[in-house]
This record gives sequence, structure tokens and C-alpha cells, in this order.
Amino acid sequence: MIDLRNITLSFPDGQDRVTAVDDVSLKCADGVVTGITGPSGSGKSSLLAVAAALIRPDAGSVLIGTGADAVDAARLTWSRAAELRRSRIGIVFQQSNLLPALTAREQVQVMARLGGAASPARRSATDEDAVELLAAVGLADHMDKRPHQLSGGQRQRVAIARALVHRPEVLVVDEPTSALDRDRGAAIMRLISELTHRRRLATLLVTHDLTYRDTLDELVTVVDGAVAAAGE
Ligand SMILES: Nc1ncnc2c1ncn2[C@@H]1O[C@H](COP(=O)(O)OP(=O)(O)OP(=O)(O)O)[C@@H](O)[C@H]1O
Repeated sequence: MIDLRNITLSFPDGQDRVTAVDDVSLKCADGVVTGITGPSGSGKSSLLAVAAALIRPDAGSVLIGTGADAVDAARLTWSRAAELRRSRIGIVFQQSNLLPALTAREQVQVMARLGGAASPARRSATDEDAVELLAAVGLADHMDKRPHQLSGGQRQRVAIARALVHRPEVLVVDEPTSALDRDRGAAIMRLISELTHRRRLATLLVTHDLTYRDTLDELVTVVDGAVAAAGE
């Protein structure tokens, strides 16, 4: 669960400040893809960065998890926020941001190890997870390829596997189809939807393009930093 309560975020703008997110409250339940849409500059990416514990808001709370397991990311130090991201949050950006020298399998394994696979037993479990996840995203036959040997859609699949290898509860996705053609974009959106339902992820996904509206379970429109309309 992601429970954003009364989030306000501003950035310095010369002598002044620009309000990117203006008192937004939004819940994203487990097993649900919640889309955030809205015009350019409306605050979508800023809100997503807050939900991913990448930026601390000026005000409001960012509850990740439920009940006794809930943590308010807005109250954490930077190192605790980084720890929260490594353990409970998966992030997929517009570009896949893969490391050019590593194979698909290594990209995912490296992330698994950053997530704290210290003991040999744990390390081998996460390596198995990496292989299983790459198969789950349709890359069983491409695990030993480097990014330049993969298509844009395949690279985005590696990025999704990498975001999920530490078994996060929350998946935060920024415009995952922006670099893809329509068919590959549709396949990536279907994959995110399937993984969200199967793994009970709370997925928050920014898109300005509603071509793939049917893969979103909920939709929130943001205008001028505020929520304009929820659902349909
Ligand atoms: N790092 C920053 N420093 C200063 N202003 C920023 C920064 N990031 C965003 N802004 C401003 O905050 C507002 C919201 O930007 P944001 O990128 O969140 O919008 P968006 O809806 O994601 O836009 P787009 O669809 O074009 O990516 C804009 O006015 C933008 O100029």
C-alpha cells in the first residue's frame, strides 16, 4: 500500500518557489495499478518521486505498507530512505538505465546483491530469483545478452525484473512506454499489470498517454499539482 497524505512539494525558482505538488492525497492499494496522468508540468513525476522516497515533500506523509509495517518515508533520513528503497520499493524509469557492460542476468543479480544478499545461501537464492524473474518477463532466451543486443522493449523488461528482484511491495513506474512503439508499449503495460496482480504490488504509474488505459485499474488526473479527478 502507498498512502500519500496531503503532500505538498515545491522547488526553488529564482527568488521564489514553484509548487509542483499541491496538497495531494492518494491511496494505491496492493494488487492495483494506479495511473497518474495530466498535462506536461502538472507535477506527475514530482509526485512519483515523493512516492518512491526519492524526494522528501515539504509537508504530508508518505506511508509505505500497512498497519505495524507502515513506514512514513517523509520522516526518514536520507540513508533510511535509501534502505527503504532497496528493501520495499521497486522503481522503473522512462529509460531502462541499464549498465552497458552487464548481461541481463547480471543487471538483475547486481541489484539483488545491493538489496542485501550477503550470505552465500541468500546470494544463490537471489540469483535464482533473478533467473526466474527474467523468465517471468519473457527473457528466458536473452539472459546472457548485453543491453546493445536487446530491443528497447526487452531492455525495459530487464529494468522491470531488476526493480522486482528484492521483492518490493511497491512498484513506481515513470512513463515506461515513452521510448517504445505501440505494440511493445502495450506488451510492457500488460506485463506490469500482470505482475502487479500476481505479486500483489501497489503500483503507481505515470503516463501522459492513455492508449493503454485498459491496463490501469485506477486513474488519477493531476492538473497544476492537484488531483483533478479520480477513477471514472
Ligand atoms: N528539480 C526541479 N527544480 C525546479 N523545478 C522543478 C523541478 N522538477 C520539477 N519542477 C517544476 O515542477 C513542476 C512539475 O514538474 P513535473 O516534472 O513533476 O511535471 P510532470 O507532470 O511530470 O511533467 P512532464 O509530463 O512534462 O514530465 C513544473 O513546473 C516543473 O518545472
